[in-house]
Amino acid sequence: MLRTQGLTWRVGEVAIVDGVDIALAPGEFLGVIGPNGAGKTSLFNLVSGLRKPTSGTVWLGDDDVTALPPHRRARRGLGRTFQSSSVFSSLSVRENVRLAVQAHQGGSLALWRRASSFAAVVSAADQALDTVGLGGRGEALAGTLAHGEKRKLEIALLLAGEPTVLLLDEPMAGVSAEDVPELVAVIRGLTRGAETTGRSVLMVEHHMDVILDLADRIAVMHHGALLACDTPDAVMAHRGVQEAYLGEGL
Ligand SMILES: Nc1ncnc2c1ncn2[C@@H]1O[C@H](COP(=O)(O)OP(=O)(O)OP(=O)(O)O)[C@@H](O)[C@H]1O
Repeated sequence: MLRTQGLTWRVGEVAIVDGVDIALAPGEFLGVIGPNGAGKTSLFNLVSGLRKPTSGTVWLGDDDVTALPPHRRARRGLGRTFQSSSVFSSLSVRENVRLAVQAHQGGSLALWRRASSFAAVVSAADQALDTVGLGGRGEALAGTLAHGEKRKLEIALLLAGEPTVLLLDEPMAGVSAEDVPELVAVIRGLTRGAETTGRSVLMVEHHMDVILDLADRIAVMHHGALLACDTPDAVMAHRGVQEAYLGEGL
């Protein structure tokens, strides 16, 4: 579904991402962990197309997408969570998602002239809001949402693009401890019914308990390279992983 082969990004002499091979199967949830500065965000930037690798390849299905910019990868089903800055804080939650659906479905204003198209946009937006548990918050101004709700809105905006591979970069960042379980449940729901949706998730997250709870497999990065990529149990028992985290705690 998504595969990287020898993915490398150098800045000067330093390999920030160093020959990373990962493969994500349909419906799979792959967590990415690693100590601070290990190269996780840089790997995401290469996969989403925000940065061009020095060498190596990114495959989406059978297609080599290494040369494609982010929006063209998105059109092929690779979606990354929007940063909060792309949320219109003075618009309602529902309007934000409708705009994202409209952008995905064609963007042309002519779309709005046809009542059936309008209904389709509204319905897709409402479905995305329901999926992330914001169905009852559609009328709230996006700028007034709490952190946990903002993260949910970012996921709804991502879903508006109908991705098959979802890249989630630290979705728990800034979320208060009591809101974490609800957000975890929303994220778990993203691959539910993956046999029909085919959705897969690649997620960077610092909260180890969250990763252990959600991931089918965990990729561990260290100094830009892949140290291990295995089931949560195997990764926790991996001596190299324990050593990489010495002083930080797993
Ligand atoms: N544009 C850049 N130019 C030079 N060095 C960079 C650049 N971007 C990142 N780095 C360096 O690459 C290393 C990896 O950074 P990256 O943000 O990918 O790590 P990370 O694993 O996501 O870290 P964290 O867990 O702290 O978010 C760091 O040492 C960082 O300083």
